[in-house]
Amino acid sequence: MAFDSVWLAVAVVPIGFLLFHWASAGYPRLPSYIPGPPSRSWIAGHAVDLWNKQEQAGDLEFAWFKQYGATIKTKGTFGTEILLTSDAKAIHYVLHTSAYRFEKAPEAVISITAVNGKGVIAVNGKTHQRHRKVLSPAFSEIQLRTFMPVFQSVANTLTKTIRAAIERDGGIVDVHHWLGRASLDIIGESSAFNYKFNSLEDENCEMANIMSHLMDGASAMTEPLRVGLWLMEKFPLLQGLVDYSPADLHRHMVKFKKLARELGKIIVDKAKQSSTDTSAKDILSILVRANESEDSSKKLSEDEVLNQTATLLSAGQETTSSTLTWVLYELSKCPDAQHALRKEIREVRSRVGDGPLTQQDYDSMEMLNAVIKETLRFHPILGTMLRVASFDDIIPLAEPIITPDGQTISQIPVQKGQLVECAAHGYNRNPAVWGSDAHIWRPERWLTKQEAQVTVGMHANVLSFSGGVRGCSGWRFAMMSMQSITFELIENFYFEPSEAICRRPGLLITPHLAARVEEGVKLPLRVTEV
Ligand code: HEM
Repeated sequence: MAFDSVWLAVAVVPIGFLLFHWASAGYPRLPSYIPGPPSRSWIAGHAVDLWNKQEQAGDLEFAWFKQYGATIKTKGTFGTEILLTSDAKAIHYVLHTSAYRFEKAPEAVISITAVNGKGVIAVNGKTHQRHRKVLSPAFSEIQLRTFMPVFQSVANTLTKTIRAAIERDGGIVDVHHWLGRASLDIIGESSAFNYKFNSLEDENCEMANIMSHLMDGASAMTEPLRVGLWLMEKFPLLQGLVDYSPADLHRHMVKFKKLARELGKIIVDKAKQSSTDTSAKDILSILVRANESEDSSKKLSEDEVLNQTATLLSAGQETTSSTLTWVLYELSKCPDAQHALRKEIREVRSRVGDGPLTQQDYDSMEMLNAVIKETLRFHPILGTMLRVASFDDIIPLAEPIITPDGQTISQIPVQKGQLVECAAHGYNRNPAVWGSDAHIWRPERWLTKQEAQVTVGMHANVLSFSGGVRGCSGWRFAMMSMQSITFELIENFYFEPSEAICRRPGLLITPHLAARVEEGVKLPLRVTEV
């Protein structure tokens, strides 16, 4: 046995060493004057610390930005260097000005593909342009307004469901559970599928049950996992192995992808047989037409169509439900804001009566929109956007780096292949952008006009919907559904905290019980009728 181990070491160690040197030979290096925290692991860099060693997602980055400045150097796998920035000008340059010159990094693409296959969110360059061009009409304001009755009817069903849950569960309600189902029903019925999941009423809805566990285990980062991801980047053929991984996270992802594609196939085939309206701009009609198109710039293969259905479900469901969950959480901790919002809701009700509100009614509500924007700022669901430079480039800075010998550095040269990470948390709480109270959830800040010097995000200039050509296509959709659900819930219920909650880092940043994170994503609140 010992003899075998020696031979194994003799064979594997040098091969591994050669392999590593071959693969890492072209790693670009950042200028040495860029400051950054030391890393405890050469193998995994800062990844394990960022995922596993913070109680609240973002805390470690906030401390680094405070100590070293808005743009810093962190470590990736096997000593790679990452430019991590919360600087408005740098983020604007990477996401907006340079756009396709900074592609989505392979590591991000691998994780996204594992959940959705290669839909719009997982592809780069010209393929991304084609996918985005096909889908864009479905997200126009005019098109989305036609879904308002769906948002309102789901919000109504949610109210009934929560009323029943209060009775059943003695007033403590896991609001994330129900908001997850409401978000799924909204996406299914309005945009992606023209399909009724009815998950608020059907406890056994298979898709809702799979999606409620999709992010379980998405917070675990280990050195072997980092090395696995690194190997998949270098040897793309290995990426198929994710589908056979025994890890809980991957099993949930594979199950979700399979179900979303099966469902996609059924409804797309049905739509193909019945569709006659060639100008319809709902997503399903758009996908069917793209599949049948003869024009290669507008064509999506059948595989691409099915990947979009999985993409839209996963991109829209947990993001919306977790953001809404944080809205209720923050309001539960801040009774004054909750009262102010309810007062505004009552004023609107007395003006418009019992009938449905229009989009203008929602848009005119200062406190409602302030609460949602402030929650988006405070709780981005995706903590960072990882990009890789396709060319040598120069990134400008709003907050210069001062070197130890006193030089002021206002732009950073980067080489082709350089990893650049735009920090949503960091930017959304950057005191240079938001003021000295950036770390306080204070919706009133939105009641006075926010003067952004540099445009960064898709909406309200926060980075939570990302920005530029890869920014969230569904931001308007998300805003409209969050407006109608928040309105309905605050009109009917009073929310108070019930247990300590933490913002768990991971693939997505989601609420967990501070004392029992192993129970997965959840947020129990004490809920009473008003
Ligand atoms: C509060 C809710 C939401 C948040 C916080 C959010 C956030 C984001 C972020 C950060 C990205 C960029 C991801 C990246 O760079 O890897 C993104 C992309 C995307 N989102 Fe959203 N999203 C939300 C809701 C939605 C909804 C409801 C839909 C559709 C129904 C949607 C569809 C998309 C799509 C298609 C992309 C890919 C865009 C592209 O790569 O061109 N999102 N979202």
